[in-house]
Amino acid sequence: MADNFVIQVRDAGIRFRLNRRSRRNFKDLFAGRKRRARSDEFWALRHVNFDVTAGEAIGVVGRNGQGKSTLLKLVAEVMLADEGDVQVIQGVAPLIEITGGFVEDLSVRDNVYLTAGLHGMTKREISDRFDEIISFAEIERFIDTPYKHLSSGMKVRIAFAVISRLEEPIILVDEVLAVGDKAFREKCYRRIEDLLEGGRTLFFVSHNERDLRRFCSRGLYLDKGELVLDGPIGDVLARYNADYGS
Ligand SMILES: Nc1ncnc2c1ncn2[C@@H]1O[C@H](COP(=O)(O)OP(=O)(O)OP(=O)(O)O)[C@@H](O)[C@H]1O
Repeated sequence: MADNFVIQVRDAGIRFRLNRRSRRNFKDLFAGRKRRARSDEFWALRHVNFDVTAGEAIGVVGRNGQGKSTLLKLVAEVMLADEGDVQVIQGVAPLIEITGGFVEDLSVRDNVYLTAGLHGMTKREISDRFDEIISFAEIERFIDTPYKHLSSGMKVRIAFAVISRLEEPIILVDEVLAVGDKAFREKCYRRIEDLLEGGRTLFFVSHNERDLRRFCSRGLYLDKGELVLDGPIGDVLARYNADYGS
């Protein structure tokens, strides 16, 4: 194991029920891990092991529904593992799912202050960056509009603008950028490159092979909830293509 790891995942598993997130009751707790799984439960991820060192850029690949977003949620610690252990040593800026944690009824302005504040920025620091965030997102006219009234592309713009201005050392980017138009996507990609040059750690979920090769040196290939290959991104894409064609 590397000494300077920033993320360490050991035998991690997460289990869902088909209709809702699995919740353990008291009986389950006392029964420990040996309890029998309910018939409507399944493991979205199981026996996942990997370490990440600072500054790595990791692409997560796999077919739909194989656990990629769930893996990012474990790293973001918005979900806790049902078995195994996930340690995240540094702060995480997650751009996962469309909202990036934004509150629908609050204005764009309030959401910027709320999200950046939750990630440890002071009001003063946020005010200093506010104009730059809004201008990056190109949504000057909508500062006082409730977030829920923005188009899906505009929601992604402002979420990316805020998340990418946080100081957190680990950045998670899920499929969300696919919603943005081509010009904005390219702007985001250039910012991701700047962040990587500055030594940040990146997790990038994408179905676009070119984007994965552009940013990532390492790949994690998930299939049926298992990490089937962890290696150089070229090897991981070759294996994925061999398994499922492209
Ligand atoms: N909160 C949840 N409750 C129940 N099941 C869930 C929940 N979140 C995800 N799942 C299920 O877990 C599995 C893995 O989902 P996940 O979103 O991680 O897949 P993915 O690899 O990111 O897929 P995609 O490429 O389609 O985005 C799927 O079967 C999904 O239906």
